[in-house]
Amino acid sequence: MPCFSCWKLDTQPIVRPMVFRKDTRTMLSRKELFKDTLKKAAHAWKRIVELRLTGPEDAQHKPQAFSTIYLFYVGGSKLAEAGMFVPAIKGQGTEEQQKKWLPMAYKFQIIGCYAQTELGHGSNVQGLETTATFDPSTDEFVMHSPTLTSSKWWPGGLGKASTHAVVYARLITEGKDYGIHGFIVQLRSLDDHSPLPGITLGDIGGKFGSGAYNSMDNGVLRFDHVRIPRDQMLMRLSQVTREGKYVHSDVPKQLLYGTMVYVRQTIVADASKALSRAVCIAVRYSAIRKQFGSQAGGPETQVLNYKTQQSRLFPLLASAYAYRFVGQWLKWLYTDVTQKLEAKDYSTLPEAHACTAGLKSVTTSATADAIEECRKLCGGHGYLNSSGLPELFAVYVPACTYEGDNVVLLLQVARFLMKTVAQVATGKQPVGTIAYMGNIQHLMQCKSAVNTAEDWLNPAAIKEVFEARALRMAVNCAQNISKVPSQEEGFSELSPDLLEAAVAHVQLIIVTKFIEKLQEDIPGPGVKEQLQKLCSIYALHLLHKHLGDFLSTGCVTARQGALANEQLGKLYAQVRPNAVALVDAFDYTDHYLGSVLGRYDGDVYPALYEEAWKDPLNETVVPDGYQEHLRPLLKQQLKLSRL
Ligand SMILES: Cc1cc2nc3c(=O)[nH]c(=O)nc-3n(C[C@H](O)[C@H](O)[C@H](O)COP(=O)(O)OP(=O)(O)OC[C@H]3O[C@@H](n4cnc5c(N)ncnc54)[C@H](O)[C@@H]3O)c2cc1C
Repeated sequence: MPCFSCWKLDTQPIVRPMVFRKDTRTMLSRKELFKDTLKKAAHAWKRIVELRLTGPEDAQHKPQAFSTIYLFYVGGSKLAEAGMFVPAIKGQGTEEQQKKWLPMAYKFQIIGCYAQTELGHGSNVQGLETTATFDPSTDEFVMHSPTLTSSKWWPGGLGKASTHAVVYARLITEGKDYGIHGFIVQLRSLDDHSPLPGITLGDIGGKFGSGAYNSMDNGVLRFDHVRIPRDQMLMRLSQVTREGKYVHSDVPKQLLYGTMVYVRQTIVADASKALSRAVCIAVRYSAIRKQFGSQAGGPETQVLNYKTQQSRLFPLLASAYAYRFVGQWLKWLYTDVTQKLEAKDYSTLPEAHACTAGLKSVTTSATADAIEECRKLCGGHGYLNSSGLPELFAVYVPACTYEGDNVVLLLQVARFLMKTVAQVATGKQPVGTIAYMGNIQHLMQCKSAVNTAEDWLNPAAIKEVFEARALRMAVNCAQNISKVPSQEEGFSELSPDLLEAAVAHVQLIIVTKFIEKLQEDIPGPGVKEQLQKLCSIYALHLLHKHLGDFLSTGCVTARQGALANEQLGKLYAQVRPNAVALVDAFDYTDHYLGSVLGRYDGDVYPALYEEAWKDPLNETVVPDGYQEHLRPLLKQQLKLSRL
């Protein structure tokens, strides 16, 4: 039974404990915020144990209930990057290592972080400098940070909370450098949490925004010849023997792809959550906010009725749904990849890698931009912390950088596309999300048959132009690279164009998965119809935004581009009556949204007014500093120095 003395009624009929309150988070100092996050996480875990929700574990993480409760109640607050510590051990640890370490991590007996990035190197993992040198005389690795730039820098949870880390370091044995490998290293005492001898640890300092990622102790770590047992090297893919011999195991290194697909799938799903949250706030508030248009003293116009507001907001609403469906499909892809790995079929892995890298990049970049757009769509009030949007933006935006910088990832996609174009030229049939490239004869010369604005509602017409645009951009790049004597030089010279080709390919994947989703049964009267409109909006707004690509590759004429825009306008008008219902369908509680503007009951102004008084600046009527600074100024008692 819950302890009712500490539970309080929400504006909606649910009970939640006061410990999970988050309305003051942006006003807390860094120290208070961090402590508050520890409190929330510990309480969430306590309740999970009390309510016996500890199973089943999902594929890679803590028990599923923890992820869910954490997301809904702890929300933007973060505690440690357990999300990567566990998958790293699952993916790279032997069965024995998994048996030893994972139960402790699942039960929070240890807290782990993922320590890869260094002060001097992030994207270029091969450039990492931390060393792990094997000492056969003691059967240990010696972990060392030889330079300032080799300091581990950024790992989430490292600064203050973690007791352990998976540390990536150059493995050196028998005098030879075998490159980057993972090691489980205990960082702090399990008795008093102090750093172990030879280990320097700290937080790297405040980050962008109030609240947000500042609840996370991203940290710095240095080793001074720290010894760890040999069996703490993650040894699934390669081992160091007792004598110090480096040996590859017979486990193929492609197994790592499974973990990577899993992690990226969660990032895409998170993009949909963050975007739908921002859109929910902006749509609800736009239905409440009124400006101008009053006739004869009547009510002003809801800003949601302005065509400009719709043309900025509804594509974001459509994107939130699009990312949800592509995220669901990625879940399926993960299962498919796992089954193929078990059957030792590695043929589709490069495609799965490119596809997940591209989707991570495109969905996170678009979501970060969209949250900021939602802030602007809420006018001045959107800039207040109480709107929930500044913190959402600040906490979300690093998703464009962590787990692979978005540009670096798109360049990997582009490399894969160039390889595929070359293979298609030799007659090889591509599979999965690049299967369309096999239709090269048709796609290189087809012209859209669209003749009226309504023709753009046909999914086949949409798919054809998106496929033709993506393929032609990739082929153009490949042709231009081939004109440069060195392929590498050509790739580097053309990298801005390659990025655009990669984006076109990824947008095609999202559009296709949305269209495919709508070929399934969708329960609920009229729901499918609404989703079809959103699917058309998603595709046509991309066509409108990237019209230059479609025109320059010759798959769409200027007239057809104008027809697409005309159809978009009609779709916006059709979506308008259901816009609020379409965001209510996300089913977010007020507590989860954390926004006075996005309140379910629409009672925005009293909430805004009340929220302002909670600011610490309003604790006194006359501000601190009045006597020392403001009064002398007002009384003209300042000692002016002679000019
Ligand atoms: C909030 C947050 C949490 C993090 N958590 C962790 C964690 O838990 N563990 C961990 O190990 N790390 C973590 N990181 C670090 C993160 O993984 C790295 O910041 C990320 O990999 C990018 O690397 P970088 O910082 O070296 O960027 P850089 O690679 O230095 O990027 C700088 C610029 O150079 C560009 N660039 C780089 N390479 C190329 C190229 N080949 N071609 C063209 N352009 C290029 C990039 O696009 C970018 O614009 C975190 C970072 C943040 C912000």
